[in-house]
Amino acid sequence: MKKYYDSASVAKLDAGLISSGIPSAVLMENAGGAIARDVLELFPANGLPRRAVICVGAGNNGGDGIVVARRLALSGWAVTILLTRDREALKGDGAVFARFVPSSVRWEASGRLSDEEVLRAFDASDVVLDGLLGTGTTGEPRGEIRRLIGLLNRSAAPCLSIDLPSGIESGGPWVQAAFTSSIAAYKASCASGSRRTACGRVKLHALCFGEADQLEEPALCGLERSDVAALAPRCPNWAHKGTRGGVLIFAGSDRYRGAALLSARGALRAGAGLVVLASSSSVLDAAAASLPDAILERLDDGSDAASVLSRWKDRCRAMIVGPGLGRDGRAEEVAAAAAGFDGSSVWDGDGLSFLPRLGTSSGRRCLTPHEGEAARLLGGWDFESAPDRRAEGARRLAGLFGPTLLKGPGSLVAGEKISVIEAGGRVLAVPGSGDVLSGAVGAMLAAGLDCEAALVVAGWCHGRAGDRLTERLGADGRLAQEIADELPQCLNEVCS
Ligand SMILES: NC(=O)C1=CN([C@@H]2O[C@H](COP(=O)(O)OP(=O)(O)OC[C@H]3O[C@@H](n4cnc5c(N)ncnc54)[C@H](O)[C@@H]3O)[C@@H](O)[C@H]2O)[C@@H](O)CC1
Ligand SMILES: Nc1ncnc2c1ncn2[C@@H]1O[C@H](COP(=O)(O)OP(=O)(O)O)[C@@H](O)[C@H]1O
Ligand SMILES: [K+]
Repeated sequence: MKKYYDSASVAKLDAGLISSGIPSAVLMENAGGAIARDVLELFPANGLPRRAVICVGAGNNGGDGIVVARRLALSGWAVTILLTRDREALKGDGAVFARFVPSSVRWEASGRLSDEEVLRAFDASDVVLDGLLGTGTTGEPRGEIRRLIGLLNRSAAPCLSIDLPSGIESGGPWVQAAFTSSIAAYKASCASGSRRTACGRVKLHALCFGEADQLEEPALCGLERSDVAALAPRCPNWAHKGTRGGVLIFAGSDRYRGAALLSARGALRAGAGLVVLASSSSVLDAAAASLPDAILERLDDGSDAASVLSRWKDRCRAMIVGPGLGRDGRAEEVAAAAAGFDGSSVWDGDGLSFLPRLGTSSGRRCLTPHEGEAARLLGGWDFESAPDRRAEGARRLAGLFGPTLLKGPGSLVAGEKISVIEAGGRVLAVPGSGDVLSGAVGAMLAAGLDCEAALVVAGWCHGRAGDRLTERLGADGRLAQEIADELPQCLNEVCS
């Protein structure tokens, strides 16, 4: 379990360490030393001259930057410290460490430089360090700090953020970093959504010695392979298809044919023992050739849904409602009939739009919205305005409709607990990827998992499928069906 903490807890930890007798300058030297080692490792000199600009704000985050400046300069780097205030205005430990910076380091006040001059300095660097704002951020970035965040994001030079990308603790703007060297704890603001991708590659460093033990409850927990393995279904060797469990899928329409096929493929690849796909004739025509493993049921009319349901409800433990279903009268009738199913169900895509009208479910129900769908279900929701908005939105949806997997980078699963799916990346951002996920959730429900566990296991395997594809074939241009076809290996990693 990877633990994410909010800034207040980390600031409290810092304060606790200092009051127990560890001088704050020691903490800053440790933090700056670890970050400097990251820079030296990421950008080995190999006999080349190396250059860094270090942006330094008014707080201790900037103080860490001053320590890094000294260490890089002593390692032969050409370093410029770009201050958002005059050097005389430096306070605290940062002011102390400023006295020990070698004379080779150039000091500049950013306010005296034009945008073009700052950009030129950034672009001439191997790396720009972001020591503008840390855990002491209050409100949206202001003044020089706001300007430098904008310029950092325009520069072609890679950015390494000290502790966290500046501005990320606020409603923005925030730095888009290539690397983040996180101090003492992973920050909850970096766990999920667009803020997660703004951190780039994150490395965690202890401040002194095992201080993380002194942190209180994490704000969020990240699911790693062993956490998922503890929940994953085990399929005995004597299993028959009935043991694996059946999935009934209401999906697809004349306009959206692929969604139903991808959902069914996801369910089959995630180990369902029986897949019944109920869809419009045009989808079934395509399915007959490409999905020989599924049973096909005609769903041209909304009234077909009730008869399909009564035919298959005893053999299907789980149901998927929504991928590509449309939102017309036919889809509404299907959703109304599906609401009477007393097994487990996952609602996705178009199916989600009917949930507010359906009332409480007779069975166990979960949902897999992306932010757009989630915002509609919540009657409008801004996911960006504060770091905890995604978690709060996911919790609310879980309270209103059932356990929820809120999609996006660092997908969140909210049920009894709230957790972050650590696996996955932009390779998953392809059409039909969510349909595959719905199929995998259906298969996990069919295998007998409860809703929250099914979302966790399917969500992790879907993300892991993306990671495996990225490692082997790259992160762009993959197809949703490839994600589905990678699922068996991912399940193997957690089920064996
Ligand atoms: N002893 C400690 O507390 C340690 C802190 N460390 C570093 O110090 C950071 C926290 O330091 P601070 O508490 O000084 O906080 P910051 O470094 O985030 O700076 C806060 C200061 O920035 C200004 N500011 C805040 N919000 C702003 C906004 N929206 N726009 C413009 N200016 C703003 C204010 O002057 C405020 O005093 C951590 O993130 C970490 O990098 C590390 O050096 C380890 C030890
Ligand atoms: N940048 C990203 N990083 C990680 N995962 C992503 C990213 N973009 C999308 N995803 C994942 O890809 C899937 C997309 O689902 P969705 O938006 O429903 O697509 P579709 O409707 O085409 O099936 C989700 O599982 C989501 O979490
Ligand atoms: K920072």
